[in-house]
Amino acid sequence: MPVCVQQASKAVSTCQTAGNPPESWDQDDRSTTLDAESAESAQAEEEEKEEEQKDMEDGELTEDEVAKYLSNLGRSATGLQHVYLSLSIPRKSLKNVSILSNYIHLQKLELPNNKIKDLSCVSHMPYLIVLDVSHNEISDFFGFQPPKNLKEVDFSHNHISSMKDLSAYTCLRKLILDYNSISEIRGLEKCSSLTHLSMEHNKILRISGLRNLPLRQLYLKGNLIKRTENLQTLRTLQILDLSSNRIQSLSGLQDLHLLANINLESNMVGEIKECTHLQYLLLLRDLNLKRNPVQEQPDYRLAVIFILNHLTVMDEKPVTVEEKVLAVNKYDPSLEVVAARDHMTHMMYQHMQPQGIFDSTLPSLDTPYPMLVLTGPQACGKRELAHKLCHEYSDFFGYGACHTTRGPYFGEEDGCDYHFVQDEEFQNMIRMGSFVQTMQYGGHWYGLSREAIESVAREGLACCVHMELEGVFSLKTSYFEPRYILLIPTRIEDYVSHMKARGFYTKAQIEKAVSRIDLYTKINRERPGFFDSVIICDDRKEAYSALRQLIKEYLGLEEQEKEGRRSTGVTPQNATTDEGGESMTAKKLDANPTDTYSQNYYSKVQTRLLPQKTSAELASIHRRQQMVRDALVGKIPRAYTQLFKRYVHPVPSLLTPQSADHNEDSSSEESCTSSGLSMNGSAGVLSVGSPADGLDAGSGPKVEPLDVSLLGQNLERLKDHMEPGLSPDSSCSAPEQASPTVASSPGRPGSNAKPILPPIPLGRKAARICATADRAGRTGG
Ligand SMILES: Nc1ncnc2c1ncn2[C@@H]1O[C@H](COP(=O)(O)OP(=O)(O)OP(=O)(O)O)[C@@H](O)[C@H]1O
Repeated sequence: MPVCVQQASKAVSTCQTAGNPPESWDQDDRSTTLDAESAESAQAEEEEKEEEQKDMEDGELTEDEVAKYLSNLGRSATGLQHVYLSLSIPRKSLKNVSILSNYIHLQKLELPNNKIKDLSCVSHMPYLIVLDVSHNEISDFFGFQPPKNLKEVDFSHNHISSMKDLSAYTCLRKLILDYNSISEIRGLEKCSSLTHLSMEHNKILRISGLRNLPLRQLYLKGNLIKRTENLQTLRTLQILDLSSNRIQSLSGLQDLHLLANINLESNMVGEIKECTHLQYLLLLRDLNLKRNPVQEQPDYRLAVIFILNHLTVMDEKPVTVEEKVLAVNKYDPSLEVVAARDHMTHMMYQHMQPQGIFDSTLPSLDTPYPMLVLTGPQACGKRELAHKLCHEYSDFFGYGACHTTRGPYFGEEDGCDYHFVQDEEFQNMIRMGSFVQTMQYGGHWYGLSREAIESVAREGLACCVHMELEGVFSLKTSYFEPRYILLIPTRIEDYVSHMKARGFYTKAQIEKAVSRIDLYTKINRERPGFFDSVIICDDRKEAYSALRQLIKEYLGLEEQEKEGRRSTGVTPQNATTDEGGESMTAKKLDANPTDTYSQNYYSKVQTRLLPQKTSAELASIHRRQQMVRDALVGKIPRAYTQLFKRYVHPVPSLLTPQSADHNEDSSSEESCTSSGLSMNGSAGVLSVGSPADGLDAGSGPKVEPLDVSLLGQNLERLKDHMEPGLSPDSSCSAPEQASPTVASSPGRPGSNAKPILPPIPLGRKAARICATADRAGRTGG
């Protein structure tokens, strides 16, 4: 307030002195008035000068004052005297600090928030290390002789408009020049120790003059910078703040491999793809792109997190694990995720439709509908081989034609190779729940419809289809359990020239197909059993004969041929359609019931959904296993020994007449034994079958030891599969009832079981198979 009053009175007096005289004054009076006036103004000037002088004296640092603020008593650099090393005088409106020339031993000088313009006193401080003259009125950049050890300088909030050569300041580590009017960075070339440079809120138009500096932190916030240029030599840079500039592109940052923190808030970055310039900065953890146009891009955050997957903080918000997983699932989902999504989509749309039963492909409890899938990269010959196979083994296989939105190639027929449909129709079919699986390949949709499989199944044939790897993954999530045969080219040149020769493919398509060979081989290498068989398809003829051989093994036709040739001398071609051969095939198929697929779709899903066992449950399993072990060494009453007997009751026929034909085989026993393991809840006794069945320890050759290691597992599985109120024993004692079964041998890919297709359903072969069944019935079924 006093200052204001003083200023106001000063203004009034000035105004009065400088104002024009009133017009009414006459000429005579004028001379005397002027004399008086000049005397007054001289007096006023004198007063002003005195006031200024007083002000100067106020802003002048005196020895007494210095004495008050000195601190940090220590030894002088020469080590001979005790001296004060630090002086800190903030907010004193100091203007003249020339007295400090006498304080030559100062190592730290802090004079922030004063009115200092001249710093020449620093020239007399050769040992100065830290200088803070922020918030002053300095316009002369480093206007003093260089103290050779000067390490930290703060010139922020001054009036500096240009930089000068600082080559004498080789020790300078930290330089703060925020809030000045500097338009160009220069003079720092020789500052070989400079690790921290801050020039925020200046008028810098472009980044320059930083070449090869060992900077770790660079702050250039609030300038007029448009490009992230001339930074590539700052190899040690860790923190870069370029917020509040005009940057559009992030190109130029890609070589700064130590960057951990980039602040680009309030710039003009508009494209997500700009982040790809940062994707190889593996140490980058914190990126701020707030208030950039890029924020408006859909899924901006997820996309950036996907590109820069090492980020832990983005736009000042921590990046969560969930976000990282979401980002990967969105932009580069694994084959499993794609398959799961595909399956989910089709299941959902299917369930939204009125439910109809596809009777021919309906999965039974232990035998799925038989399917054969040929897979491999595009144009490896799988389609050709599938057609050939279905033609030669037309009594066993029918070709399942997929739907596609691509147009037919020359010579392709609608309904034969594919069902060619428009995109709209394909999408409609998806929404109608028509597909089992779909995939996009080369910009077109492909899909295997339920109806395509069912129409083959209605013919009494197994369905043979071809598809890419994604289709296989998807099909594996469905209740179908096909055999998968991988056809893989190994001579890449031949493969490429074959594709070129077909004349359908662009260079990019060929490259894509070739690149996918690795994907197939990788899956085959890393997931043993994922494919049931692998056939090299460099030579189509050889590939087909390998496939043919495999199929004959699958169908059991090999032995049939041998037998047939031995007894009747029929040719292999005839053998497949020969009635005797057919019955042989049926026999072969049923003679290995341990190969049936017990883990049907529902139990698979159930198993996946089962929670982890609690410690109580594990203890229970352990107890029961112990009981069994005790029984083995005879410690337990006789009732337990029944566990180790094979159950001989015939298994209910859920399959074809062929399987009924073999119910008396040991296979049925096995199936029932494993499925019949049960816990008698009331008695707390484990039992198999009923005593009424005449089972007794040691009675007859049918008593075989049970695989004890499987016991706990089977008990648990059975428990899970049992409906409440359903007696476990009833599964065996009432064969006509379709009870849940848990077969002992899964016979799935990767198991040691010889691969065999499930029984071909009734159809074209019905008459012959019925005849076989009749014969079996007559002989004792
Ligand atoms: N339903 C499906 N699911 C997944 N992939 C499929 C499906 N139907 C076809 N495919 C595969 O899509 C790829 C492209 O099919 P397309 O018929 O256009 O190729 P192509 O050049 O004729 O090669 P190919 O001789 O292997 O069929 C092929 O590898 C094909 O096997």
